[in-house]
Amino acid sequence: MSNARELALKAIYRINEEGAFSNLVLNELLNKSNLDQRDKALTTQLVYGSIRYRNSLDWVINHFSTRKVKKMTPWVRNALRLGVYQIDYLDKIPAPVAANETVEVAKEYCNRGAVKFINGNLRNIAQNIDSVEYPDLEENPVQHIRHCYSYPQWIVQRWVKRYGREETIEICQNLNQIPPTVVRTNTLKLTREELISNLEQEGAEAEAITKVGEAVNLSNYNSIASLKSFQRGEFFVQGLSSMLVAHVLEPTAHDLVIDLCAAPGGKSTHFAQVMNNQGQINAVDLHQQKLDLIQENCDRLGIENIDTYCGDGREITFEQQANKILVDAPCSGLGIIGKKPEIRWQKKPQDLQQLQELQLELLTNAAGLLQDGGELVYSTCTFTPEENQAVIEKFLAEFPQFSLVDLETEAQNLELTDYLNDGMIQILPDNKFLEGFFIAKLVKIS
Ligand SMILES: C[S@@+](CC[C@H](N)C(=O)[O-])C[C@H]1O[C@@H](n2cnc3c(N)ncnc32)[C@H](O)[C@@H]1O
Repeated sequence: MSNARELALKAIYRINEEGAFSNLVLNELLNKSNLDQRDKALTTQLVYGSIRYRNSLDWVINHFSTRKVKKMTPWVRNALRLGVYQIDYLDKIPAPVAANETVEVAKEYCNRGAVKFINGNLRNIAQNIDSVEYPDLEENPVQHIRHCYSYPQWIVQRWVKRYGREETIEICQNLNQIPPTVVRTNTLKLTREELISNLEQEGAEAEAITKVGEAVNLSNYNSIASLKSFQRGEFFVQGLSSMLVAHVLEPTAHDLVIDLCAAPGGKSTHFAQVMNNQGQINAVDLHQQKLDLIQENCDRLGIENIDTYCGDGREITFEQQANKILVDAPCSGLGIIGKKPEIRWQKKPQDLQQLQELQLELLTNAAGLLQDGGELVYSTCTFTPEENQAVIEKFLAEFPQFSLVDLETEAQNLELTDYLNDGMIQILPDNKFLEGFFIAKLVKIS
């Protein structure tokens, strides 16, 4: 039977070596395991921590090891990362215990020579970790930030150029925090105060987040799915920045809305709430299994005004034009690295150009699906200018019948004026609830 460290090692291996997604791998492995809640929590912490701090862990390993991380076999380097993460970041686990337990797990996956190598290195690191030196911030800010805060070089270079040293460090630190669980009250069923009271009765802690009227910070729970209030469809797990989109599109009970990249339905189901389960929402996504998730969410939340369509948002057509459209485009996701730490290792600079092309193609199709006078909201969970402001600029240059709506009033109402630039909202990840996010609104002139 697998223990927490063995499951963690398997997950880290799949994420680092096979490009798997942390949340999916963890769900799969934990659901199949017999671990109790405490060990499940430890596995989760080991996986997210080892992925989040991979660069810093490799820096430490390379300092002590005669063979560099890149030259090690995959099981060896990932076992070392798992061990060093515990030694360096988890005060509650004594370093010799971390080393011993990791070596025991490595025996399942590595030959005797490799186990000896891991053992020797972990013991050396456990004793001498304080001697590790990092590149100097003044002399080499990019290398310093990259290794101390654990990000790839290309991302740090871009951020330092755009935001400067201090702000880059702040962004890196904010995205390294364990993100809070933010949930959206299902206002079709109850008020936020009622939800908070129900969650507290179940033993969880719940606190209203003032910026958005339906947002709740949820903590001290075992698993979301086991909460009765979740099963009754009283809330939906959704990041705070993502909730802002419905407050910018402001759909009403009379609207026909198209959500062109809809799964798993966070924003579509939010629209349905704001529309009081009336009007019509056409929710499109490329993948049928993801559309099934939207349907599941609708069933749980009691939502009846969403129809799902499997298709390519770049070419799908509808008989009737909509008066409101959302393009919540696939993007690099750098704004949600806090929740999905592997994004920083999986995305490459060359992805940005391809993503921009896809984003523009989605907007181009949306332009034809919208009525004259209708409104189009474009959003992403990233803060690269190529995927945000540049997409809007290029779109407006090609479609003169559209103009940008200044989001000043919305930014004021949502206390986001610091993030308003040229009428568009570009949120940088903060140290509380906000993830990196971009929102722009366009109107089709009749
Ligand atoms: C950022 S996510 C959408 C999140 C969703 N709006 C929500 O709030 O839950 C982007 C989605 O776009 C979908 N997608 C990617 N390419 C697409 C395309 N060409 N047409 C339609 N959907 C696409 C992905 O499957 C993914 O579910």
